[in-house]
Amino acid sequence: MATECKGGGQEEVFCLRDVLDAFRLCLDERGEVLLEEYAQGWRGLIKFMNSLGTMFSFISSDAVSKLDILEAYRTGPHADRYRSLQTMARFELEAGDLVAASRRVPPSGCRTFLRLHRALLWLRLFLERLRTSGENDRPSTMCSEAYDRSLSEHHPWIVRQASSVAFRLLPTRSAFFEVMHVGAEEQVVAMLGEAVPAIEKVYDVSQAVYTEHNMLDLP
Ligand SMILES: CCCCCCCC/C=C\CCCCCCCC(=O)N[C@@H](COP(=O)(O)O)[C@H](O)/C=C/CCCCCCCCCCCCC
Repeated sequence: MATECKGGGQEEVFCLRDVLDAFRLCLDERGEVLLEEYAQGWRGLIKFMNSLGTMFSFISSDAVSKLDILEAYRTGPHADRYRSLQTMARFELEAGDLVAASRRVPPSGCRTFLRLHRALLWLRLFLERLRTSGENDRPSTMCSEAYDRSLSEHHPWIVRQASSVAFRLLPTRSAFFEVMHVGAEEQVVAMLGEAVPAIEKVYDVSQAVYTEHNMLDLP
């Protein structure tokens, strides 16, 4: 499917195809979750959120700060151990008390990735709902329902309140589809049909790593 990823003025705009490619590429042939591609997927999504307006900046700045932490590890002195989620988990677990390392500044990579991983569940639920939505369904409702089933249990009251205000500011479904720059509605739905399983795979593999190493509750 051909997808135009340039705006009218040929400026770089959000492109769901790029996000999809990044999440596909982030699982290598051995089932490892590659951190560089994973971060690229998130940065693409953040570009989309920024295009919705400044009222979402408290969300994107939190996501960016987490991506920057992971990037610093990925390009730092132990770069070879921060190639994938699996190598990072092995390295940080070998290094000692991961709970203590998660409370330090900057926090551990595993703790940082976990916050994005939880947000990936929200994204997976939201995109699946968006894919099957009808003309009169509202992104604000879909977004908020996905949030209630995923991230909300990990957030304090104040963040839940701020998020619910932000969700109410989301545009209508048709405006939302337009900002996605994928094309006609059928193309959006088709691309979501590819994106959701790709994101699900990454989520499931990551969840298995966190479960195996008992890291789902890192502080
Ligand atoms: C086809 C594209 C459509 C979908 C586009 C979605 C774009 C989403 C882009 C980015 C999502 C942001 C991811 C947010 C990560 C949040 C991580 C987190 O949980 N952080 C909290 C905990 O961190 P620590 O304190 O433990 O370090 C932190 O407290 C959170 C602060 C900010 C609020 C996070 C609210 C998350 C709501 C996610 C929904 C985004 C709605 C965007 C709608 C398009």
